[in-house]
Amino acid sequence: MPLECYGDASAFILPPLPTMPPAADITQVLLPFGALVGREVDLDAFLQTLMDRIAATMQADRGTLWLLDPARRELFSRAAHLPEVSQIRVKLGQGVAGTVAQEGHSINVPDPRGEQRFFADIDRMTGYRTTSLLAVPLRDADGALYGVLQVLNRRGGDRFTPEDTERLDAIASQVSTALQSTSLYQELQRAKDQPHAPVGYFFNRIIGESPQLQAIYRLVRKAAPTDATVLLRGESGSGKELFARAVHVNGPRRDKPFVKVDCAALPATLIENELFGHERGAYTGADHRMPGKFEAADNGTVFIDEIGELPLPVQGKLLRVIQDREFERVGGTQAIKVDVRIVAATHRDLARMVAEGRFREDLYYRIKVVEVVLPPLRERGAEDIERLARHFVAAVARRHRLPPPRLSPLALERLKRYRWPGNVRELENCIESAVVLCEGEILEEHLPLPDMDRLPPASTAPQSMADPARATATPSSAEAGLLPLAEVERLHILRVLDSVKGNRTAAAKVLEIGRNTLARKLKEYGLGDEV
Ligand SMILES: Nc1ncnc2c1ncn2[C@@H]1O[C@H](COP(=O)(O)OP(=O)(O)OP(=O)(O)O)[C@@H](O)[C@H]1O
Repeated sequence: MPLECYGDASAFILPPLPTMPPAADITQVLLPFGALVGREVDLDAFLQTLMDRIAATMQADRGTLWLLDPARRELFSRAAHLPEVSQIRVKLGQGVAGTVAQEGHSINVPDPRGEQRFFADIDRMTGYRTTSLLAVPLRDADGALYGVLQVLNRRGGDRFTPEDTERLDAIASQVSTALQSTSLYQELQRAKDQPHAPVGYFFNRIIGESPQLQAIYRLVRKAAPTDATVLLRGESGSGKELFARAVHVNGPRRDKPFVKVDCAALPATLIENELFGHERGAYTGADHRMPGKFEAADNGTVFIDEIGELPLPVQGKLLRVIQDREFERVGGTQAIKVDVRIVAATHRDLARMVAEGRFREDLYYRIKVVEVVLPPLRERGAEDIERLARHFVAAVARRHRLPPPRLSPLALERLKRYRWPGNVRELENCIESAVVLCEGEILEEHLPLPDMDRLPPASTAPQSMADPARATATPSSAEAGLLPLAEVERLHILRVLDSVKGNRTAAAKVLEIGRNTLARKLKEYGLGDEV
């Protein structure tokens, strides 16, 4: 089970509170979140909204949700107003949040100057100046501490009051209730039983629940803690690099470098140089010694992307690194020892390249100790496409500081039907373009995709598991533009709804049918509540 859970993030984006409500109302404000997480929402978007609302309610400039990583006895920031860095980690007992986690009680710091528990390094790292700080513990139903909720800089230069502490405590208990129904909390609980697996890493930001991805999560979980060489295969844009990073950060080398070499991006003559470095005078222009990526990655991981493009002589040199953990720089004679894990990726059929004599057989077997085949997006089923699309809508809107738009049912349908030759990368770019161009709602017209009528009908199951009769009969007729009558009616209704921005009364008028008839038809299409 990946760390994330998903759904319609836009459904719970609520405006910040204009004024601070009395304490009793705060629980009311946060209560709906419990129901929302239960409905499987995009966890990242959910947590960010939660922090926005907590900061607004507390009249604070920023907020941080810290979670406890028991394996490393650290807190890590899981959601925060922290544009400067992606994550912060502090040791238990370090800084105000670390002290709250260690001692288990709230701390109110009216002025960080001269406050010993204040960890000024974070301000130095981010460039942000903390003027006041309030942090309270997060406890689960059994009273066990599993995180810290913190707010910074009360608006207007004020200090946080004892009433604010009570208020944040009340909020923390609501947040705990909500979080305990998420997969994030389950992940934290599992981490307690697996003291060597730090939380906050496993498949974080990898979206997908289809059976194919579940199988990959299981494989990666097994392979990551070892030093086994992993070969990731899959079409371009299917997530090979993302999983290569997951292998690295979930293994014992996570604090050491992850160094990528893209063999497709380099001329063949330079690949050897890039991987192994060169000695001074190795060739004309080599006026000083340059270490290669293997040296840079010592104790960490080298990710060799597009390994199929590796020239044959360099394949031999790579084989020696895998077997003997040593190599010579270009133009050098001295053997250099390294300790690296190798993760490789390719979109090519390496077995075929071996048969054709273009890839060394011995290297092939050495690199595919664990082989992970990433399915193309079109084979992951409509549900994964929807999850990814909603995730990217929320993420892209956040990145561009835009309110997250809604995806119209017709737009969603079109996304689900398209075959995505460029896989997840293409979907991400398509959504980014639509988010930037739309106003409030992503309609079919905003998606830079071919005409809907040229796309086969959507299926909800992954294609390999879909009804084979349907899978073979419909695409060819759809490709010829021949659709069943019911399908034409359905598409037409969705298109009219799109054109009137989902207003059912207006759509019924255009269609010259009653509003109830329209409602009944939408229900038949399984779109009862969505439009
Ligand atoms: N399951 C996923 N969840 C979320 N984002 C994903 C997922 N798979 C891929 N992406 C995103 O799609 C983009 C392409 O992924 P990535 O670079 O890992 O693909 P790749 O297979 O290595 O591509 P290439 O072969 O072209 O180098 C990235 O922005 C990545 O973050």
